[in-house]
Amino acid sequence: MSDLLHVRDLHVTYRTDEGPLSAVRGIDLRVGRGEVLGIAGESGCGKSTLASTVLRLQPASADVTGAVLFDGADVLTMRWGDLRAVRWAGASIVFQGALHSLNPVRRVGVQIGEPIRVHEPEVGDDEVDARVTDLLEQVGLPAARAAAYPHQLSGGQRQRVMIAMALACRPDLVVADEPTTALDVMVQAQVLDLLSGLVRDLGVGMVVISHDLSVLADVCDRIAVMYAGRVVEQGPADEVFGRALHPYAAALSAAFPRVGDPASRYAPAGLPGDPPDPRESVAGCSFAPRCARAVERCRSEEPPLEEHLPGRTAACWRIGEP
Ligand SMILES: Nc1ncnc2c1ncn2[C@@H]1O[C@H](COP(=O)(O)OP(=O)(O)OP(=O)(O)O)[C@@H](O)[C@H]1O
Repeated sequence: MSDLLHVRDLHVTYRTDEGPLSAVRGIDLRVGRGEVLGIAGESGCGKSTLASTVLRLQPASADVTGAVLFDGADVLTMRWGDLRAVRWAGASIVFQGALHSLNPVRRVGVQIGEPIRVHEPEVGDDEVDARVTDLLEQVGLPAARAAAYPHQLSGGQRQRVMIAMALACRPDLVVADEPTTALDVMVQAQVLDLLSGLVRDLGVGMVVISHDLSVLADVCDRIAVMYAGRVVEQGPADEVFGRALHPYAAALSAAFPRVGDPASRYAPAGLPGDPPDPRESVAGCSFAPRCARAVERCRSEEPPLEEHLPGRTAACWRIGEP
């Protein structure tokens, strides 16, 4: 059986006034039905670029090569009519900042029903209402909340409404880009638990993107850690989080948010320096300048992403070396 989503050797380069900016540099990923894949990495490593390109929502200034196979069909080259069908019935996306994208003057029930009205015009009003009630129930909100306006809901409840909207057209794949960043840690965990539970129950696939590996570790089956536009480690969530192979993934594992210091969530603890400028090409491993374990080879040759343990890949020359 083919994967639900198969991203193959994806490269995304933005054309900018200061020259080409390489945001995604050769990514391979697979997501099956009922599977939750987490994508972690610091701000600027290319997570959002990857998420938007998967649904071909990247800006016109982006040059893309590679393939994004959705049920075997390439999203990047398919006709617009097919793409439209994939975007709603096939895949849906919960964007970063989605909390603010609800219309403040419309009742949330109407907003949840909107994708159904637009994309399934044959569905009658009563059935739309019934589906909205079911969706609210699935995301743990009482049916009566359909009549509420967004400002009458808490942040966590609004995020549940966004999830209900994302599920409204019964997608096969949900892409959630930092779906919970604006919420406090407890509510984040609840919302992500809900999302991943629904994914498993409904047998759909999900890609969740976050800079916070600890948030992902609880809800994902597998995690891919990105650094400077590449995946540097991928494997089962608990193993990547607890026993990372790649030094960057290990630093990200050790980082956890310090209460009252939002900046601490973006910078892995104890990791000096910054990621490389994506406009400049780096010889060797792009993490080498920040890596305590780097040796001469790391600065001259880029390590490939290779399997080091069953089901676990990492891109580092030093794995297994003393
Ligand atoms: N439209 C654009 N035009 C030019 N450069 C862009 C554009 N969008 C993103 N970039 C650049 O591409 C790189 C990757 O950005 P991206 O937003 O994908 O990273 P990210 O990991 O999602 O970061 P964050 O967590 O801050 O959203 C960054 O250097 C960013 O400045």
